Amino acid sequence: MGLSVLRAPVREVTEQEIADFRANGWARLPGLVAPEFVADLKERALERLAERRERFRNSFVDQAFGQDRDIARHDEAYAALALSPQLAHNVTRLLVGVDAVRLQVTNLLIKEPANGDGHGATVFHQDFPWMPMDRSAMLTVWLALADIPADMGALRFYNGSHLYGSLGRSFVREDDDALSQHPWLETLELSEPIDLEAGDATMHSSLVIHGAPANRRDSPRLSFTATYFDANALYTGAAYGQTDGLGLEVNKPFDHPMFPVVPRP
Ligand SMILES: O=C(O)CCC(=O)C(=O)O
Ligand SMILES: [Fe+2]
Repeated sequence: MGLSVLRAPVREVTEQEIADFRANGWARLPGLVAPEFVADLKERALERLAERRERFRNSFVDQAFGQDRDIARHDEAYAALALSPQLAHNVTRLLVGVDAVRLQVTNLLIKEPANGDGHGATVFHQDFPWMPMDRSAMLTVWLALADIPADMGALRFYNGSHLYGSLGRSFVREDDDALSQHPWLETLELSEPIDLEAGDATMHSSLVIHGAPANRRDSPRLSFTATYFDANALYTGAAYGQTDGLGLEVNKPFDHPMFPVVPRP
Protein backbone atom coordinates (compact mmCIF):
# COMPACT_ATOMS: atom_id res chain seq x y z
CA MET A 1 0.00 0.00 0.00
CA GLY A 2 1.47 3.35 -0.99
CA LEU A 3 1.45 6.42 1.17
CA SER A 4 -0.94 8.24 -1.14
CA VAL A 5 -3.81 5.82 -0.55
CA LEU A 6 -3.63 6.08 3.22
CA ARG A 7 -5.83 8.74 4.69
CA ALA A 8 -6.08 8.94 8.46
CA PRO A 9 -9.70 9.25 9.66
CA VAL A 10 -9.42 12.16 12.12
CA ARG A 11 -12.45 14.11 13.32
CA GLU A 12 -12.73 17.87 13.78
CA VAL A 13 -12.17 19.34 17.26
CA THR A 14 -15.22 20.94 18.87
CA GLU A 15 -15.59 24.49 20.17
CA GLN A 16 -15.79 23.07 23.71
CA GLU A 17 -12.49 21.21 23.24
CA ILE A 18 -10.85 24.41 22.01
CA ALA A 19 -12.19 26.27 25.06
CA ASP A 20 -10.94 23.49 27.39
CA PHE A 21 -7.49 23.57 25.81
CA ARG A 22 -7.20 27.32 26.12
CA ALA A 23 -8.42 27.35 29.75
CA ASN A 24 -6.63 24.28 31.09
CA GLY A 25 -3.66 23.84 28.78
CA TRP A 26 -4.95 20.49 27.57
CA ALA A 27 -8.09 18.86 26.21
CA ARG A 28 -9.53 15.38 26.08
CA LEU A 29 -10.61 14.30 22.59
CA PRO A 30 -12.74 11.14 22.66
CA GLY A 31 -12.76 9.22 19.39
CA LEU A 32 -10.27 11.54 17.68
CA VAL A 33 -9.13 8.77 15.33
CA ALA A 34 -11.42 6.02 13.99
CA PRO A 35 -11.05 2.65 15.77
CA GLU A 36 -10.23 0.55 12.65
CA PHE A 37 -7.31 2.79 11.81
CA VAL A 38 -6.10 2.72 15.40
CA ALA A 39 -6.34 -1.08 15.49
CA ASP A 40 -3.97 -1.16 12.51
CA LEU A 41 -1.61 1.32 14.22
CA LYS A 42 -1.57 -0.92 17.27
CA GLU A 43 -0.63 -3.98 15.19
CA ARG A 44 2.19 -2.05 13.58
CA ALA A 45 3.36 -0.85 17.00
CA LEU A 46 3.46 -4.37 18.39
CA GLU A 47 5.49 -5.58 15.40
CA ARG A 48 8.04 -2.82 15.87
CA LEU A 49 8.25 -3.34 19.61
CA ALA A 50 8.77 -7.08 19.22
CA GLU A 51 11.92 -6.29 17.26
CA ARG A 52 13.41 -4.06 19.92
CA ARG A 53 12.27 -5.31 23.29
CA GLU A 54 15.25 -4.92 25.60
CA ARG A 55 16.19 -1.31 26.02
CA PHE A 56 18.74 0.75 27.80
CA ARG A 57 17.40 2.52 30.87
CA ASN A 58 20.00 5.17 31.40
CA SER A 59 18.24 8.50 31.50
CA PHE A 60 15.49 9.66 33.82
CA VAL A 61 13.12 9.65 30.85
CA ASP A 62 13.94 6.01 30.06
CA GLN A 63 12.83 5.06 33.55
CA ALA A 64 9.35 6.46 32.84
CA PHE A 65 8.62 5.08 29.37
CA GLY A 66 10.25 3.54 26.31
CA GLN A 67 10.37 5.48 23.04
CA ASP A 68 10.52 4.65 19.36
CA ARG A 69 11.21 8.16 18.11
CA ASP A 70 10.34 9.28 14.59
CA ILE A 71 8.13 6.26 13.99
CA ALA A 72 6.30 8.20 11.25
CA ARG A 73 9.51 8.13 9.21
CA HIS A 74 9.49 4.36 9.24
CA ASP A 75 5.82 3.54 8.90
CA GLU A 76 3.32 4.83 6.36
CA ALA A 77 0.24 4.58 8.59
CA TYR A 78 1.89 6.66 11.31
CA ALA A 79 3.06 9.08 8.63
CA ALA A 80 -0.50 9.40 7.29
CA LEU A 81 -1.72 10.29 10.76
CA ALA A 82 1.10 12.67 11.69
CA LEU A 83 0.76 14.48 8.35
CA SER A 84 -3.04 14.42 8.36
CA PRO A 85 -4.42 17.76 7.11
CA GLN A 86 -7.39 17.41 9.47
CA LEU A 87 -5.10 16.88 12.44
CA ALA A 88 -2.97 19.89 11.47
CA HIS A 89 -6.16 21.91 11.10
CA ASN A 90 -7.25 20.87 14.61
CA VAL A 91 -3.88 21.85 16.04
CA THR A 92 -3.99 25.32 14.48
CA ARG A 93 -7.47 25.79 15.92
CA LEU A 94 -6.25 25.03 19.44
CA LEU A 95 -3.14 27.19 19.35
CA VAL A 96 -3.72 30.95 19.48
CA GLY A 97 -2.62 33.06 16.50
CA VAL A 98 -1.13 30.17 14.54
CA ASP A 99 -2.03 29.63 10.87
CA ALA A 100 0.28 26.75 10.04
CA VAL A 101 2.25 24.17 11.98
CA ARG A 102 5.32 22.05 11.46
CA LEU A 103 5.67 18.51 12.74
CA GLN A 104 8.45 18.40 15.34
CA VAL A 105 8.59 14.73 16.26
CA THR A 106 6.55 11.53 16.35
CA ASN A 107 6.99 8.89 18.97
CA LEU A 108 5.67 5.49 19.94
CA LEU A 109 5.57 5.34 23.74
CA ILE A 110 5.44 2.21 25.82
CA LYS A 111 5.05 2.19 29.57
CA GLU A 112 5.68 -1.31 30.82
CA PRO A 113 3.82 -2.58 33.89
CA ALA A 114 5.55 -1.35 37.05
CA ASN A 115 5.81 -4.86 38.53
CA GLY A 116 9.34 -6.20 38.43
CA ASP A 117 11.68 -3.89 36.54
CA GLY A 118 8.99 -2.07 34.55
CA HIS A 119 8.67 1.66 34.16
CA GLY A 120 7.95 4.09 36.97
CA ALA A 121 5.78 7.20 36.99
CA THR A 122 6.33 10.00 34.47
CA VAL A 123 7.31 12.89 36.74
CA PHE A 124 5.43 16.16 36.36
CA HIS A 125 7.11 18.39 33.81
CA GLN A 126 6.70 20.89 30.98
CA ASP A 127 7.91 20.03 27.48
CA PHE A 128 8.88 23.51 26.34
CA PRO A 129 11.97 24.21 28.49
CA TRP A 130 13.96 21.74 26.37
CA MET A 131 13.02 23.17 23.02
CA PRO A 132 15.15 25.27 20.65
CA MET A 133 12.14 27.26 19.40
CA ASP A 134 11.77 30.97 20.12
CA ARG A 135 8.06 30.65 20.98
CA SER A 136 5.93 28.22 22.91
CA ALA A 137 2.96 27.77 20.55
CA MET A 138 3.46 24.05 20.47
CA LEU A 139 1.44 21.04 21.48
CA THR A 140 1.49 17.26 21.63
CA VAL A 141 -1.25 14.92 20.47
CA TRP A 142 -1.17 11.83 22.72
CA LEU A 143 -3.24 9.02 21.19
CA ALA A 144 -4.25 5.82 22.99
CA LEU A 145 -3.45 2.87 20.68
CA ALA A 146 -5.36 0.49 22.94
CA ASP A 147 -7.67 1.03 25.89
CA ILE A 148 -5.80 2.85 28.66
CA PRO A 149 -7.65 2.75 31.96
CA ALA A 150 -6.48 5.43 34.38
CA ASP A 151 -4.38 3.02 36.44
CA MET A 152 -2.43 2.06 33.33
CA GLY A 153 -1.04 5.59 33.28
CA ALA A 154 -3.01 8.09 31.19
CA LEU A 155 -1.61 11.62 31.55
CA ARG A 156 -2.71 14.04 34.28
CA PHE A 157 -2.36 17.79 34.10
CA TYR A 158 -2.18 20.81 36.41
CA ASN A 159 -5.05 22.81 34.95
CA GLY A 160 -4.04 26.31 33.95
CA SER A 161 -0.33 25.76 34.62
CA HIS A 162 0.40 26.71 31.00
CA LEU A 163 -0.38 30.31 31.94
CA TYR A 164 2.75 30.65 34.10
CA GLY A 165 5.38 30.59 31.36
CA SER A 166 8.45 28.40 31.19
CA LEU A 167 9.10 26.86 34.63
CA GLY A 168 12.39 25.06 33.98
CA ARG A 169 13.60 21.63 32.96
CA SER A 170 12.78 18.33 34.59
CA PHE A 171 14.39 14.91 33.92
CA VAL A 172 17.79 16.48 34.61
CA ARG A 173 18.43 15.35 38.20
CA GLU A 174 16.82 13.09 40.74
CA ASP A 175 13.77 14.82 42.27
CA ASP A 176 13.70 17.77 39.91
CA ASP A 177 10.10 17.27 38.96
CA ALA A 178 8.09 20.45 38.51
CA LEU A 179 6.36 20.08 41.88
CA SER A 180 9.59 19.89 43.88
CA GLN A 181 10.82 22.97 42.07
CA HIS A 182 7.50 24.81 42.31
CA PRO A 183 5.45 23.62 45.31
CA TRP A 184 2.88 26.37 44.58
CA LEU A 185 1.66 24.27 41.66
CA GLU A 186 -0.27 22.24 44.24
CA THR A 187 -2.66 25.18 44.53
CA LEU A 188 -3.81 24.46 40.97
CA GLU A 189 -6.36 21.79 40.21
CA LEU A 190 -4.93 18.42 39.18
CA SER A 191 -7.04 16.85 36.42
CA GLU A 192 -8.94 13.72 37.41
CA PRO A 193 -7.53 10.34 36.35
CA ILE A 194 -9.07 9.47 32.99
CA ASP A 195 -9.88 6.22 31.23
CA LEU A 196 -9.06 6.36 27.53
CA GLU A 197 -10.31 4.01 24.85
CA ALA A 198 -8.32 3.16 21.75
CA GLY A 199 -8.64 6.17 19.43
CA ASP A 200 -9.19 8.66 22.26
CA ALA A 201 -6.52 11.31 22.65
CA THR A 202 -5.39 14.15 24.83
CA MET A 203 -3.68 17.22 23.42
CA HIS A 204 -1.40 19.21 25.71
CA SER A 205 0.33 22.54 25.46
CA SER A 206 4.12 22.53 25.66
CA LEU A 207 3.72 24.73 28.75
CA VAL A 208 1.21 22.70 30.76
CA ILE A 209 2.60 20.67 33.65
CA HIS A 210 1.82 17.00 33.05
CA GLY A 211 2.84 13.58 34.25
CA ALA A 212 1.53 10.04 34.54
CA PRO A 213 1.36 7.39 37.24
CA ALA A 214 3.14 4.07 36.82
CA ASN A 215 1.30 1.35 34.90
CA ARG A 216 -0.48 -0.81 37.50
CA ARG A 217 -2.00 -3.19 34.93
CA ASP A 218 -0.28 -6.27 33.54
CA SER A 219 -0.05 -5.22 29.92
CA PRO A 220 2.00 -2.36 28.44
CA ARG A 221 0.50 1.11 27.99
CA LEU A 222 0.73 1.86 24.25
CA SER A 223 0.41 5.38 22.88
CA PHE A 224 1.52 7.46 19.93
CA THR A 225 2.49 11.10 20.12
CA ALA A 226 2.95 13.78 17.49
CA THR A 227 4.24 17.22 18.46
CA TYR A 228 3.56 20.31 16.36
CA PHE A 229 4.80 23.88 16.57
CA ASP A 230 4.11 27.26 14.99
CA ALA A 231 5.55 27.15 11.47
CA ASN A 232 6.81 30.72 12.01
CA ALA A 233 8.89 29.80 15.07
CA LEU A 234 12.57 30.67 14.76
CA TYR A 235 15.50 28.45 15.73
CA THR A 236 17.32 29.74 18.82
CA GLY A 237 20.40 27.53 18.52
CA ALA A 238 19.85 26.02 21.98
CA ALA A 239 21.58 22.65 22.22
CA TYR A 240 19.07 19.86 21.53
CA GLY A 241 19.81 16.33 20.35
CA GLN A 242 17.29 16.41 17.50
CA THR A 243 18.41 19.71 15.98
CA ASP A 244 22.16 19.79 16.68
CA GLY A 245 24.11 19.31 13.48
CA LEU A 246 21.15 19.78 11.10
CA GLY A 247 22.53 23.03 9.73
CA LEU A 248 19.59 25.12 10.98
CA GLU A 249 20.34 28.84 11.12
CA VAL A 250 19.78 30.82 14.30
CA ASN A 251 16.86 33.28 14.00
CA LYS A 252 15.55 31.53 10.88
CA PRO A 253 12.48 29.26 10.57
CA PHE A 254 12.87 25.49 10.75
CA ASP A 255 13.03 25.07 6.98
CA HIS A 256 14.28 21.50 6.94
CA PRO A 257 12.71 18.20 5.77
CA MET A 258 12.76 17.03 9.39
CA PHE A 259 10.15 19.70 10.21
CA PRO A 260 7.59 19.69 7.40
CA VAL A 261 4.81 22.25 7.36
CA VAL A 262 1.70 20.09 7.43
CA PRO A 263 -0.80 21.07 4.69
CA ARG A 264 -4.30 21.92 5.86
CA PRO A 265 -7.50 20.74 4.18
O1 LIG B 1 3.44 9.30 28.16
C1 LIG B 1 4.00 9.75 29.15
O2 LIG B 1 4.02 9.16 30.25
C2 LIG B 1 4.64 11.11 29.06
C3 LIG B 1 4.53 11.70 27.70
C4 LIG B 1 4.90 13.14 27.68
O3 LIG B 1 5.38 13.69 28.62
C5 LIG B 1 4.67 13.91 26.45
O4 LIG B 1 4.19 13.34 25.46
O5 LIG B 1 4.93 15.12 26.48
FE1 LIG C 1 5.85 15.70 28.25
